[in-house]
Amino acid sequence: MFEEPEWASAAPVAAGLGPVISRPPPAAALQNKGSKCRQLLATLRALEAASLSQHPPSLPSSDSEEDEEERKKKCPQKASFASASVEVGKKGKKKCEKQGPPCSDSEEEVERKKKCHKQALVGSDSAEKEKRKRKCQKHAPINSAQHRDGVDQTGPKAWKGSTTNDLPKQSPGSISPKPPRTLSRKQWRNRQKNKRRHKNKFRPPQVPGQAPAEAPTEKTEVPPVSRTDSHEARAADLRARMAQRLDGARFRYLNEQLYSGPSSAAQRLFQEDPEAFLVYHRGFQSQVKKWPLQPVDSIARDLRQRPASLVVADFGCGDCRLASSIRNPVHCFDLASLDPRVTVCDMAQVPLEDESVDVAVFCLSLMGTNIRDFLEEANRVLKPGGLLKVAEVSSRFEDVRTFLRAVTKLGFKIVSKDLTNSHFFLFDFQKTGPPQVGPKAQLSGLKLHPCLYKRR
Ligand SMILES: C[S@@+](CC[C@H](N)C(=O)[O-])C[C@H]1O[C@@H](n2cnc3c(N)ncnc32)[C@H](O)[C@@H]1O
Repeated sequence: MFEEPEWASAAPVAAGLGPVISRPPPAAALQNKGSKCRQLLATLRALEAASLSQHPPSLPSSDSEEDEEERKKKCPQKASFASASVEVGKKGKKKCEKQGPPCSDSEEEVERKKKCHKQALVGSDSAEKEKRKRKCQKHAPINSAQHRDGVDQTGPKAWKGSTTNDLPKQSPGSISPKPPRTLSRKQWRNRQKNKRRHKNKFRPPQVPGQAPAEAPTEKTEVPPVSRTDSHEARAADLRARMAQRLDGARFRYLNEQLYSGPSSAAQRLFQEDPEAFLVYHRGFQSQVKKWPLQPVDSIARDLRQRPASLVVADFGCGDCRLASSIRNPVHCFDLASLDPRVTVCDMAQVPLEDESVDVAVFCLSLMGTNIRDFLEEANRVLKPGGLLKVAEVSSRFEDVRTFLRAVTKLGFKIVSKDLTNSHFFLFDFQKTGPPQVGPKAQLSGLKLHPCLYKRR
């Protein structure tokens, strides 16, 4: 008997065909056998068509049906599940056809056809399932197990192969837990893009302004003129730096000579090498300009608050900065001349009359080992009650009090002292009279440390 109600309810909705209409078995069924058979065949064809429409999209390099056929021949088990399902449907149909003529009049035949139809339905069902599975795979992240399987899905070849022959080899009898993954054209392109991005991510970072490592020609195409220029500039820079270093060394040497010997030796030094005086003063200026306050400026400020009529004698005047800073008449003395106002001499013997000046200044100039000679000469030229101003580098003093006591013995009294500055001390003395000690008396307090500049 027909099992049409069940059949009808199980009948799939074939694409574009609509549900297969079932009819109750009429009494003259046998008469309608021919038409029934045709109907059955039509349904089967519709199912077939539906299954075929679910076939995976053809691959870029395997568009032809011949290829597909060849692949199937080579590896029939590895064909996609959808096509396998179609095959099942086809085989079922063929089996049906083999088992009996399509329009056989017997009930057995009808039963057989029904069975065949069911088989075909099973085939198309599995195709539907496969389609859903594939959709899920598309959205799910790539399974790492797939990589471990060694399925190379990175190139167009692999992409092609992944649906056909290049599936991971399985041991005989083993069943693959998952169907082979098929990459669409878009998926494959995305994967390539990601690979390129990953590669670039691990490239060494580019230094801004530097030519990329892949383009060494850009580096070599530097115009020769600019290269020469830069070479010359570098050479000039090097020469300047070397000259600067040499000057520094010479300054330190001269400075040491001035502190470590008598003034007569220093005088000889500069007479023999006038350029050495320039070197010394360049070095001195570069050092003293780093100080927060230059002592000569401090002395000048003080003198500006006194009558401009006071005659000043600047012992060891250097570049005459003091004379330039005050309105007073200034006698400038030094071992060499940097300015026309300078009288070149050893300050132990200045060409001035006794008691001829109001103010005697020693600004950082108590150099040499004969400081006593300088102070006695100042006492000589100073008027009675005249002002002696001394500024010296603070580090030169072992003991300020012994220094002050020694100066006092040379005919002065201390008026003021300023030890507040970080770099130098300032003292003001007033002439009290001629020196109180004989020339052979020892004044150890006048021994000051040399002021030596460190190499920087
Ligand atoms: C460190 S500089 C100071 C220059 C200036 N007083 C200033 O503060 O800018 C010392 C100066 O004293 C001079 N000098 C040192 N011993 C001298 C001496 N025996 N006779 C004359 N000048 C001397 C040096 O030649 C040098 O110019």
